[in-house]
Amino acid sequence: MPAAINDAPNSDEIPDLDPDRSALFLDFDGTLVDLVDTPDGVSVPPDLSGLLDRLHAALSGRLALVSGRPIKDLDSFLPGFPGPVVGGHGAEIRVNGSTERHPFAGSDAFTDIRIRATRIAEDHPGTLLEEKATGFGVHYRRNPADQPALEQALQAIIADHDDLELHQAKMALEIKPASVNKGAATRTLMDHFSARHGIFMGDDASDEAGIEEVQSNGGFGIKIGDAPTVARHRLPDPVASRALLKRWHITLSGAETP
Ligand SMILES: O=P(O)(O)OC[C@H]1O[C@H](O[C@H]2O[C@H](CO)[C@@H](O)[C@H](O)[C@H]2O)[C@H](O)[C@@H](O)[C@@H]1O
Repeated sequence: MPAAINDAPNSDEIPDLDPDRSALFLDFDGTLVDLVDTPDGVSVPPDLSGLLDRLHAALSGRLALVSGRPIKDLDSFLPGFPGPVVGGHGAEIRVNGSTERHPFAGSDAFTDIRIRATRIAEDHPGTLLEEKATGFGVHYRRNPADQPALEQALQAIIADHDDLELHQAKMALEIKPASVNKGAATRTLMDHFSARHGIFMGDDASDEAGIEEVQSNGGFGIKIGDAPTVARHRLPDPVASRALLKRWHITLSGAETP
């Protein structure tokens, strides 16, 4: 778990990318865009898609999104993103237009959990059930006092399923396949890219596995926000993340503006 907290105050201390060997892995919520009250309420800056497209080209394609969201959400927020996309914390991976999905998607267990999680959410006013392709999120940002009761009820419904786990996200409890995580997904994509220098940017506990993966192979992680982390670098918020992406694009491309 967390080895050290890095207090790097701004992006000037973060190294530039290497155009020939860096591979960049980006979380979405809390890293590229601000957290808001509901999953559907996210606001995507109008210049973000274009910036990611240009960075993708400047890195010869070695840029991926690695999110807890389903891939279809990422497609709607960042339409046309050209690189690989990981959804469901690693339970879905799309590379070159071909998607692999954990078998929990569409299974009898998935249907069972949906029915029981729906009842639990209905029993706790102010909570919101988010159905994803490979899991569920129960959001309690509008009713944080119910977290302990929700956790107990959700633990009970996954207890019958060996390959499921309950993940504590930001103001949400998520049911996901236990065998997937962002570290394994990042390793898969590092192999796909034939890259040896990975950079992972993320804000949440599930991003730590991706950060550990790149740092164990000579790269570095950047934690967004002030939570404990193993990352070597830190930025305060998504505004600073996007500023760093712009700086990287300028240095990679030689352009004067991003
Ligand atoms: O891995 P990420 O891309 O960071 O996705 C993590 C989860 O993000 C979303 O939930 C979070 O953001 C919501 C919108 O700002 C916020 O309302 C919620 O409290 C946060 O937990 C998303 O809804 C989940 O599916 C993702 O797993």
